[in-house]
Amino acid sequence: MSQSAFGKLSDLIGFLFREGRFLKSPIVLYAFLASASRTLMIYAVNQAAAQGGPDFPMLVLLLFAVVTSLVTAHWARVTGIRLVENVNHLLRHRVSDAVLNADVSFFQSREPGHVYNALTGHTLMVSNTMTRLADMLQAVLLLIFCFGYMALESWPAVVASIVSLSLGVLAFLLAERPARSLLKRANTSRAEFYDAMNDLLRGYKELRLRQARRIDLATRVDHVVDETRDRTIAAERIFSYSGIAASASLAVLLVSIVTLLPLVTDADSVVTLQVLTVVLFTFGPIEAVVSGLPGFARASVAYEQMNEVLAELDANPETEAVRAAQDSRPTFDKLELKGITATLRRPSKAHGTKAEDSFTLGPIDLVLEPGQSVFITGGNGMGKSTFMQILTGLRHPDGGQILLDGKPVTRDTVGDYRGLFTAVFSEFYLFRQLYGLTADERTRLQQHIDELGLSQGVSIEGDAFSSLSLSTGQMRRLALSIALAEERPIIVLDEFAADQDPVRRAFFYDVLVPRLAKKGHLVIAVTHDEHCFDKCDRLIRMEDGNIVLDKLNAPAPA
Ligand SMILES: Nc1ncnc2c1ncn2[C@@H]1O[C@H](COP(=O)(O)OP(=O)(O)OP(=O)(O)O)[C@@H](O)[C@H]1O
Repeated sequence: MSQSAFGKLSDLIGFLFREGRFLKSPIVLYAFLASASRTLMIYAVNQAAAQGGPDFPMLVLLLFAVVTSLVTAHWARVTGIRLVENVNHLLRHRVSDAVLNADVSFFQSREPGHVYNALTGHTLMVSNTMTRLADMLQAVLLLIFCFGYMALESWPAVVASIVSLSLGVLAFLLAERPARSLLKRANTSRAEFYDAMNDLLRGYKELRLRQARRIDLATRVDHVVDETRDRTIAAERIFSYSGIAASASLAVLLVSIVTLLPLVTDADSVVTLQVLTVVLFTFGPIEAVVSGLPGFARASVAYEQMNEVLAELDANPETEAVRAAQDSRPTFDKLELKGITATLRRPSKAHGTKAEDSFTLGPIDLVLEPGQSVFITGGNGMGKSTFMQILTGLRHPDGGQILLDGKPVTRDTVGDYRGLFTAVFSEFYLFRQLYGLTADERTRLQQHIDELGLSQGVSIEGDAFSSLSLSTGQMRRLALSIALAEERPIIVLDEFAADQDPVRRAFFYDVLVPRLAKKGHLVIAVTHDEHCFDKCDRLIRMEDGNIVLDKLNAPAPA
């Protein structure tokens, strides 16, 4: 096995010792007691056999050894389950925290399959290794005790057993590298399967309207499922070969003890029988060690790939200060964007090249103040959403500065800065649970639900909405109700009116937006409704990532 593969196994073991707190758990003591009592059992059986039947003390010793072995094995198992669940708990928290604190660019550039895989398969695989580790420890301790006892009977038998065990381990080491590579590829296929499942679940309508699309996706699912199965089987087959080699070496050991031991040593039939008994008892632990090794290899692949996902999630994570930001509602007098630029990159359309397509926003200079309604317009792909992401502090600009009342917004202060905003994005998400809403906000939410004509379809029941079975326009109005209930100083609405009927649209432009601005909110709305461009205080037009028009409208007559 290469040094790096060794390193990977020890990374996993190190993690289980450090963070799984394996060595601090009573499982180590239980494993020790279980192995010691088993060895005692072998000794008592052997002594009884040599005496032609157990005498009373030997019978007591045997009983004691059997009971201790069973009880400690049970305790070890129960403690092992607790350790597994603790590691599972730790890893699931770690991955979900990393998702919660990842930079938004992660979500815009990656499919979610590998994150689901890390959260489910990888964490389970790694945590299950805790019991494997306990079994392995028990097996190794038992081997040490048995070898010690065997050494009292016959040294050559010990040497032969160690050689046999080493051959088993060597067979595993030879199998590890190719099997590991197959396991990695099987995991990649599994992540692709999750992505395909995502398509199945989210694209259910489109799939039903076009048979060819449905067949294509079904073929893709078949393909990744087949690949996962075949690669896993291929990896397991390699491990199985190594297991067979290990078993063969054990069989050779047995035969040699029966045939060679009496020849190379002066062992009589009683010693041979006793050594044979010990060897038979050690058969189990040796097999446990050898057959347990592939489990470690599988888990270390999962651990390695889970860490890759974590590293991706942790690239540019939100800072501690941002995570600790309070949900206050700061006020502001002036919001200034100075020379803001951002470049988006994606792989080029030209196949076979490593070139990238890029889109550059800005430089943008803008001053915004409370109590204004600002409409942003511009053709598709002109940079409005990118601009909104930067304005709301979701995306960090590559150049320039945002100044809030003259103070630059930094990576550390952006958490508080975000507290200025509430938004309904064009691709918004509605949580069924009312996460984070205070009692006052819930009261206001109910008022807005009534005002926006939603009370027929939805109500607040406890901590959640009664249902989210609403039309698209209603869903967007429900998202708006939440935004309004939050009463933040800046309200961002991305193409809000696009899916509203004429009555709601008129209410939005003629009543809601002016009312919010009058109350002192800064309302920023992306819109394509040209006939309503005179209904705002300020109209901004974007083209190719730049502001090409910034016009103040004459105030509406009182
Ligand atoms: N990762 C990326 N790499 C390069 N260009 C990108 C990337 N993501 C988006 N773009 C491009 O950036 C441009 C701006 O996108 P943006 O979503 O900001 O436009 P928009 O004005 O909001 O469009 P729409 O009105 O259609 O919502 C688009 O031309 C888009 O194709």
